[in-house]
Amino acid sequence: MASSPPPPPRPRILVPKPDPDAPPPIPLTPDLCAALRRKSTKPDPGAAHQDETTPLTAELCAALRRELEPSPEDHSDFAHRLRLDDISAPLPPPPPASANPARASSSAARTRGKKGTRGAEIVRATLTADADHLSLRDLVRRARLTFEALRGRYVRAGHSRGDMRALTAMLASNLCLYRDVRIVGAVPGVLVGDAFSYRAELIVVGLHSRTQAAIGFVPASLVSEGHPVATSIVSSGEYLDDRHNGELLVYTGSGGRPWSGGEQGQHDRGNLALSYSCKYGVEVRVIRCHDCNASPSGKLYIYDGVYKVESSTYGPGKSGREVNLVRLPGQDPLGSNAWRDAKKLTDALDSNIRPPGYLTLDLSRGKEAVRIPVCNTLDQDRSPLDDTEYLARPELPLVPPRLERPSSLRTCACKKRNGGGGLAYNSDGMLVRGMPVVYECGALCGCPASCPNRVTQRGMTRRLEVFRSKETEWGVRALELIQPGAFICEFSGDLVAAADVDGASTDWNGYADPRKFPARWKEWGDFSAAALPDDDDNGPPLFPPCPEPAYVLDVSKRRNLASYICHSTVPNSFVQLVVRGDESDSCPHLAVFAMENIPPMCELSIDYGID
Ligand SMILES: C[S@@+](CC[C@H](N)C(=O)[O-])C[C@H]1O[C@@H](n2cnc3c(N)ncnc32)[C@H](O)[C@@H]1O
Repeated sequence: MASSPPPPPRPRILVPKPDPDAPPPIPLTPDLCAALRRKSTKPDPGAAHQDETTPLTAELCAALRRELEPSPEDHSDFAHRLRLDDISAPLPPPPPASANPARASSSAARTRGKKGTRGAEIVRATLTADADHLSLRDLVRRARLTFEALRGRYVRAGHSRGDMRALTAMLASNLCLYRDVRIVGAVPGVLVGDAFSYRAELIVVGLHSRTQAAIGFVPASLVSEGHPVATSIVSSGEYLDDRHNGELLVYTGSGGRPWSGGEQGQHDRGNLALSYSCKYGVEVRVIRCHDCNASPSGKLYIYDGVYKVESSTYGPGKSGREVNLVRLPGQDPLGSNAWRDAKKLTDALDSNIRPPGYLTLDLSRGKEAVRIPVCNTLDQDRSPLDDTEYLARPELPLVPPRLERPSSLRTCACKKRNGGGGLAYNSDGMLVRGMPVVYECGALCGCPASCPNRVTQRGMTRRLEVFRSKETEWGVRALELIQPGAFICEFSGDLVAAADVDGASTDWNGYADPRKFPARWKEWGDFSAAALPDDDDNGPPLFPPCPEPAYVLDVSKRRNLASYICHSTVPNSFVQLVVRGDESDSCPHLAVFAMENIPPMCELSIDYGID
């Protein structure tokens, strides 16, 4: 039998250590994060500063290919994807310029590797400018929007694992972020507290690298010392040590495939990598997984920031291993704790207990189906209670009943009016894709009140509160998870003829003006950035023209919750025009929908199109 050739020499790549001469990174303080969610700044494509570069040599490619061998822990779709990739092939020519900004962004191109494979460069990203944070936040946001659009598309086509299909499509289309680098520490554009419904989404944004294994790591072949180092952990809630309020994570190790024989858990590559992260002082991103009925996957993955591996020992326990991780200081408060705090708060509110700082338990005084508490722990201002009257819904004009469409008619034209693409909402009541106008069924359609095409008519169902904010006076935040595509609320106020109000003004001016909201609806449900080989409906959807809105809402005297939502250029919600079956096309409702997972205690934001 021929003897096997000697192994190729191990490539030498250094684990990046902090550079003592580098400018100090801007810590992601609560204030900066709040600003990130709100501020208006032009995106700057020159983004993360990266440390060390290593050429992709033939030896390195061979080593990488060995490392990329699928693990039995990986989902079969993903493993298949990895098998298909040839990392030693020359880089493809840059994609043609596209109308989709997610494709056109040079910053986006720089953060993606070739065909979803992992690159060799190990990077500790240090951002020095707010503009960098904002442009990368927007990049992450767009990647998540594409993922969600693809996932919805595959689920509607009957695939049980739409999330894995979406990931595969994004890897194939080179749309996953940070594939050409191995990021140690915080991932640019991802904020502490960000919540994800699918592990596949963690890979899309570069937080984690494995679909099922709990520990993400840089393989030994890329580390100068010849040892793997862990960079991320997905920890299930049971590992959360309540005594330390989440600042300490006691992790008992992954029970995955043994690396070189031996006891389960002892030599698993991930566990080994954690030991070396401890030895070399490499920080680890922690994502905690919680059970969550409101999430479509039944799980919610919350990014809790970066932790230092304090110790990694064998001892009694499930896998015989105990790893102690301590959260690094100077980060935003733990997202997982906000989740728990919100639960305590809603329990108190449900028991009619008014916690300190709460001005009322219900701003709407029973006019909405859910109560809206108002919280001010900053000063004595009570203006939401004293200055305006709560008007739950706007009084929009109805069209006179038409003889040709009697109310007994069992079919209606609304489905066709929504671009011919079927109902606007899925069976869970989530908006499938944004449109110039969503046509809902109404009183003239003849369908029952339970018709799935009447989502906004049922009013608010999500738990929210109005709160006093340091930067923007009053704002609105979630008290429970709001899923992407969920209807949140609609604007209300007194109708004023649009012709009487200056539509060119870039101020809010106390009007909710349908002419001013930018067409953010275009971003929702749009997966055109991905080139889908199996797609036969990838052309741009055809929507009927919509008439210019004939009114604006004056919210200075009468208003509802929507008027307290603040402005951002990286918003988590958007305004969708909605016309119901018995209403005039020129008087649409201004409905607010979530465009990403909005976790409890997270502020809602809309792009108002204002300065
Ligand atoms: C629709 S209202 C939002 C509710 C308002 N914050 C309040 O206290 O009633 C719009 C006004 O809020 C303030 N605002 C909204 N977003 C803001 C932001 N990102 N930064 C600073 N102020 C903001 C501005 O004064 C703006 O005219």
